[in-house]
Amino acid sequence: MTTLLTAQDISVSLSRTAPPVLAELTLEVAQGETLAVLGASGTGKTTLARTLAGLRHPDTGRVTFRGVDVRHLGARTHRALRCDLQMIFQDPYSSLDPRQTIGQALAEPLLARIQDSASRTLRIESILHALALPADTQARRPHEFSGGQRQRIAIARALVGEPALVIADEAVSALDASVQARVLNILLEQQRRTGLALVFISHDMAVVRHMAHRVIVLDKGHIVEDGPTEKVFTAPQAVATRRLLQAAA
Ligand SMILES: Nc1ncnc2c1ncn2[C@@H]1O[C@H](COP(=O)(O)OP(=O)(O)OP(=O)(O)O)[C@@H](O)[C@H]1O
Repeated sequence: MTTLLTAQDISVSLSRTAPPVLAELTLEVAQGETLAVLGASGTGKTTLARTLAGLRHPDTGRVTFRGVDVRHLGARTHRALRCDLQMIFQDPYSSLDPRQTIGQALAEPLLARIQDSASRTLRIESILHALALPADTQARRPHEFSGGQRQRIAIARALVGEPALVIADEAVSALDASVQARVLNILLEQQRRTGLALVFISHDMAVVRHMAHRVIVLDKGHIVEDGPTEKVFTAPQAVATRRLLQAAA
């Protein structure tokens, strides 16, 4: 399977006195794969997600997406590549520009791949419909929506361009059960159709078990468990994994 994302020996410290949040951590994500990241609160899952997406630079080590250092994805020459790596945050405020209409925000990831504006609008309509958002969503701005609707808009923005990789950090946790199921089905459908890869961070063990092919568990800056989902759930090796499973039981 083609490797899409590689993190090699990445370390991240957030304070000079505390031990590093991530300590020389190495991982790979392949095309079509869902990798879940588990760990108790404060073990660095969000820090890892941001570092993988190129939003935080590691103190040591390197993250590459399709062989390109993620620090360089902001460059004009890598625009198409940038669109292929999307992140969905826990807090949708940070990913939506209050000045843009939703139509403008959702057109952005499509500009490099769909030239015709009518075709872009059709694609945007289709993802908004799939996420059960109102028909007039495109003309409106983020502040006109509820928190849950904004989260769905952020999800639509991440998925509209059919990216190769989505890093989802508690992306569906705040949504009610039926909307959550709808979003998870869209992710699975896109994975089947386009080979979408996912880095999936969630506290919800049932959702992780349903979605992930492989699970890693973080503890004290290290990956203490790494294996196929069913194996991790039925025969966990690390103490940290057993604790998480017990807490969820
Ligand atoms: N800006 C910051 N400055 C200093 N320390 C920070 C900062 N942001 C986070 N931390 C600390 O870094 C550690 C990792 O935080 P992170 O948010 O990555 O963990 P997490 O596993 O995502 O947690 P949660 O499951 O609670 O969301 C925590 O101990 C946190 O207190």
